[in-house]
Amino acid sequence: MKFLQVGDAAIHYQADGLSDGRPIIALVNSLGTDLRIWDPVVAALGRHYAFLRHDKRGHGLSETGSAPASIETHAADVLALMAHLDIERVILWGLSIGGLVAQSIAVSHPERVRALILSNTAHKIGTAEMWNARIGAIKAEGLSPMVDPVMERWFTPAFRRADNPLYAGARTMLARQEVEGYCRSAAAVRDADFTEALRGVALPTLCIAGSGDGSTPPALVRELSALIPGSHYAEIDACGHIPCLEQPDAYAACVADFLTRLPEL
Ligand SMILES: O=C(O)CC1=CCC(=O)O1
Repeated sequence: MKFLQVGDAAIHYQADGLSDGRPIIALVNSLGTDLRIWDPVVAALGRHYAFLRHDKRGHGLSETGSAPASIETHAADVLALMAHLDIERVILWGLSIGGLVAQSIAVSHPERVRALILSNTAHKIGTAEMWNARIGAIKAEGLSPMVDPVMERWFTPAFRRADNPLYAGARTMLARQEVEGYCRSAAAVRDADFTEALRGVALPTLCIAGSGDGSTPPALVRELSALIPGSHYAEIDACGHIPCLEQPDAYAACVADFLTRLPEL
């Protein structure tokens, strides 16, 4: 286990293959998940790329810290990990809130990004009313009542089978998520809006949607893609909000196809 102290939070991270000279992909997680969700993607792409992943503060084994954490706070955590590991530039691949974190870095530190992969995310996710209602309900009743509704957005019915142990594991991961860390990240999503800032992004960018994503549906990801000059759009079939668990092979192949076409990598 590896940790980096960033301010008053110890951030849990995992680095695979960094010393082998391969292009480095930094992965940034979604709300209520930890870095293990990327295991299938790292297994699929690990021969060609090195990986840096971490648990967002308030998730997994990372401490929550004492202060509220904005998208920019999470972005600073990624940059702190890169500095600590002496990594100049990464292929930045963010899922959902992780995609907002990736957008923040792409806008404020484009020189640190070789390419951008924005997965199951948007320039703005949901409304303030929706997030405030979710945060209020979780603070009052805990996460349990919202676990199954969230599962319906994360995964298609075919994946949500009672005999699917991976589904059971993903459900347990969310049910065990710490409330304060979840609510702070939910507030960060509520407060983020990259609609205008994205128009100036000049990085090679791939936007990915899941055909059955109930949180950031394909139409919204298409809107995101339309904001970023020259960006590509791809859709994963039979897939909800968390493709790295539901369709890891198709997801990894989609990203590999995009990356291998980039002359500068
Ligand atoms: O959990 C959800 O409802 C989906 C989601 C929105 C932002 C994020 O990271 O996950």
